[in-house]
Amino acid sequence: MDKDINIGIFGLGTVGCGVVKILQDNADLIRKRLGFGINIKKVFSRTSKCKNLITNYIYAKDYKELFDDDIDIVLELIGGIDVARKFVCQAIDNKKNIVSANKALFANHGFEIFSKAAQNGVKIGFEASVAGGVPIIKVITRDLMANNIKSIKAIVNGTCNYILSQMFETHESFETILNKAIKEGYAERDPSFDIDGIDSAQKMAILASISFNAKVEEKDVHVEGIRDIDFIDIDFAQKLGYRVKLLGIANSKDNKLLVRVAPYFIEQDNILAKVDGVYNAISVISDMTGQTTYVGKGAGSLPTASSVVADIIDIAKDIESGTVKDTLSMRVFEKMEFVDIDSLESHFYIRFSVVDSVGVLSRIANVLSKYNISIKSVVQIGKGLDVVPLLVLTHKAKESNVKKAIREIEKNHQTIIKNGTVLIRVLD
Ligand SMILES: NC(=O)C1=CN([C@@H]2O[C@H](COP(=O)(O)OP(=O)(O)OC[C@H]3O[C@@H](n4cnc5c(N)ncnc54)[C@H](OP(=O)(O)O)[C@@H]3O)[C@@H](O)[C@H]2O)C=CC1
Ligand SMILES: N[C@@H](CC=O)C(=O)O
Repeated sequence: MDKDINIGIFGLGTVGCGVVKILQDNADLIRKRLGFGINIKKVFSRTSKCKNLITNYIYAKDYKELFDDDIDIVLELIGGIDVARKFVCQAIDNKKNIVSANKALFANHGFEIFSKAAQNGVKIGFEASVAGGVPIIKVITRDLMANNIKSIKAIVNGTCNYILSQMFETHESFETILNKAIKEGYAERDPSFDIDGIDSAQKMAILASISFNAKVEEKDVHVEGIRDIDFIDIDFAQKLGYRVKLLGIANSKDNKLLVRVAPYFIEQDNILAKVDGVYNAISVISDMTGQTTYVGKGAGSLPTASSVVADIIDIAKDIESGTVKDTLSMRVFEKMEFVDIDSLESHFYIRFSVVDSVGVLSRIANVLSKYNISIKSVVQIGKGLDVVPLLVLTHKAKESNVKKAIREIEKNHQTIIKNGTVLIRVLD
């Protein structure tokens, strides 16, 4: 029988406690399958949601105790960047293998961490950093390795998908549903990371990097969130045969990359439109397989912890076989050019808030037409009120022209336009 593998855990919150539960509830199954066990040796966390769940552990006084000689793998499950980065770098210097669920860390300092890991001969597991319980990192870095990946279209934020699905199904308010997502443990510590698209952008930077062997960081991703989306938009989309989803898009064409996160109208029969609640879905289009789509719970304690434990097991197997080698760290990530998004074309949905008076539509249509934007359909809702939503779906138009037209309408037609204008693209 091989010797057991010892782990140290930094951070016992939603994910950390999920890891403890899996390692304890399924200890026999894991031992049977591996031929050895995974022991939680030490934990360190400011607060804990499960301190009394753990048996036979030592509660450390300082995270540095997790670098003790008898610990083989350390888990960074605190989130955030500064302390997590310091901890991970120190752990690598102490020759510890790392498992982390921290997309903010990898989307901003991943390349530093991978090269440090390569220098020190340790392995980094980060499966849980993208799409919770969906093993998409392994699919891209291992199972699709023989493919040239062309593009990725993905729902990678469970909180936003939960909010948009619930708004569609129950018509409860945005805030009520967000609070439920926080209670379920889906949301980030600062939920604006979810609803403003930042969490999705971090995940898309990671996916784009490993899919295109490219240096993509959070700052390279164009981001729009779902904060301004209203029932009106969701209802209008449904009437036209669409669902509204926060999508991450990454593609590579002529050696240029596009990586963006934004809400999209998606045709109802598209597989991504049918993925609801906390579920995530990642459609990968590659040259040999064509489209493959991976669906599963993208947030929450146990699904996320399942990915963390899978990484622990991968590294444990390497340790037992005496060949720990982080193949990802060995890869060369190239600096690539990014597409100018203003040059892109799509159909657009625009919600103007206008004063309900005669001639409003023709004034808006005139400005749109000046920028070569033609209207495919238009609806004005709530006639008779002071300010009403005017919903416009355009034919294909250039992104830069649509933005210029909206700016001109907002600036020069203040007597008819009120509040902010909402812009959503239609997925091709
Ligand atoms: N929740 C989810 O569904 C998913 C989360 N993730 C990622 O997993 C990571 C952990 O998330 P989650 O478990 O939800 O977060 P939680 O906030 O629930 O847990 C973090 C734990 O770490 C502790 N902690 C944070 N900073 C320190 C510190 N400096 N010193 C000591 N203890 C500290 C916290 O204590 P205190 O409360 O006192 O700050 C808390 O107990 C994040 O990177 C997140 O993005 C990834 C996929 C899904
Ligand atoms: N807040 C994130 C958690 C998982 O990464 C989400 O909602 O997807």
